[in-house]
Amino acid sequence: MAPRIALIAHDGRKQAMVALAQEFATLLAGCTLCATGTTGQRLQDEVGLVVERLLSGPLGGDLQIGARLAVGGLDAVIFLRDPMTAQPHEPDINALVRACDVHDVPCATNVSGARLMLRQIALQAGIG
Ligand SMILES: O=C(CO)COP(=O)(O)O
Repeated sequence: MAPRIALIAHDGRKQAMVALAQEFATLLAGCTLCATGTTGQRLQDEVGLVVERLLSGPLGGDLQIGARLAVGGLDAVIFLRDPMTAQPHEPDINALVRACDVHDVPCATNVSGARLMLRQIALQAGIG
């Protein structure tokens, strides 16, 4: 089965997410991807990836991803949070990160961690 990865970025980190996805485009094209709404739109438009777009984060997208991983539907989460900006849906963000910890799903919250995770996924999956 292709690795199932969720991609999420706050507005201040979306450019970094696009750059990361471009760097790992070959690997990501071989994965099953989902994303919060606006992040997914940018990944489709600017990187050309096929992404299942869920709701935007403030409208419940983080909770959808948390629910999915809680039932074993995801192998990894990349969540580029903006540490400098308060978010209206902070409880949802905390719930998603907590769900990753509860279910022991790897979650990278910055670019360096995401690179390490994606390199390992590429090795294990033999792609990228
Ligand atoms: O707010 C987000 C994550 O908490 C991201 O949502 P969008 O990708 O829709 O901007």
